[in-house]
Amino acid sequence: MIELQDIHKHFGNGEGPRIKALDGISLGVKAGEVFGIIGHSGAGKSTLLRVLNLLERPDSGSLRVAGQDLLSLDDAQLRGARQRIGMIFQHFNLLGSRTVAENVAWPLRIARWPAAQIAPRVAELLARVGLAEQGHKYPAQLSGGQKQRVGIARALATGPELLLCDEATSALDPQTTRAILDLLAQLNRELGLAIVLITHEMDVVRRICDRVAVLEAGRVVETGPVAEVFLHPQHAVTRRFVQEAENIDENEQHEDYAQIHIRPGHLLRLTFQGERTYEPLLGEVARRSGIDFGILHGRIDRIKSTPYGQLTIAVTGGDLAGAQALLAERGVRVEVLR
Ligand SMILES: Nc1ncnc2c1ncn2[C@@H]1O[C@H](COP(=O)(O)OP(=O)(O)OP(=O)(O)O)[C@@H](O)[C@H]1O
Repeated sequence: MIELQDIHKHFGNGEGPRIKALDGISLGVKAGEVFGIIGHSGAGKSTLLRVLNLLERPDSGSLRVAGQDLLSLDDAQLRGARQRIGMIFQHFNLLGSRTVAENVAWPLRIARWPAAQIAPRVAELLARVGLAEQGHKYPAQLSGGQKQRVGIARALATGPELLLCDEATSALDPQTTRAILDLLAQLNRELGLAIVLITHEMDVVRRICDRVAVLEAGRVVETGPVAEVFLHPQHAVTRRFVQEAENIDENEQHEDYAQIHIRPGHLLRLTFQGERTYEPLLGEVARRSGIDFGILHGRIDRIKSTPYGQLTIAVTGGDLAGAQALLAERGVRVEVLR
């Protein structure tokens, strides 16, 4: 769906400082997948997203979207290509002087749809985003979540294959954020719509993305399937995002663990994934290997629809190597923390 090769983009015209916003980005997004780009403020997320529909033209690199080399298109061809790429925004960008229905109809008018087809298409789109009864209202009469639903209906109007989401839930409260993410996940499933979203929250990535790229200073520092990146982050930036999402203070945790008297190699983190998360494995392993354990930290949650669990345990007595082997045999990932 998307292939980016070595994309560079800088800002500044020689007078002020030269800012390297994108410093050699390569990544691929498959058809029908939800791809997250996470990074701190200034990492280059918005610039990268805007490159994907050429709202921002890169200095160099190659860019293929839906089989087309976007950089080689003329203006008319680019307008056509953009109809296959929808976009939604943090602050919705609705026209305040137009009704909800007129906002959704807007891209259809620009694409010169026959007038008779516009009203039924708008009705279908509003029903799809749960706003069937709201077409006559003005944006100011809607909640933030409803405004984003209008933004989504408008973005889908011309039947795009790709939806770009620019911090689409950052202005919303947690409950509304969840509802909008659920709607995006549903559109991804039902329409096979590929979604690229940028965010500074790992929780957004965890809820709906299949794969993620972590951006720092214009570079991709880590990328992979969300479960892999989330459960086993390699880069310091990624680890910080995960700790924020999990509400973990690493320093505090180190201090707590430092007070526990435990033999080297006996502080373990276990990661369970899938249905195995709910199995009473630990009790069985303890019985068979004769170990005792104390639980220092634990959580069970989901990555997209897959359950996972992570437990930090301190082990005493018994056959530690045997216990580790039994856990590994059952597909539990074991890391020795200390
Ligand atoms: N039009 C512009 N002119 C000059 N500098 C820009 C422009 N747009 C972005 N930048 C700079 O490029 C870098 C990357 O910005 P970008 O907005 O892509 O980051 P971001 O990760 O989206 O950050 P945020 O989450 O704060 O929006 C920053 O240093 C920013 O100041």
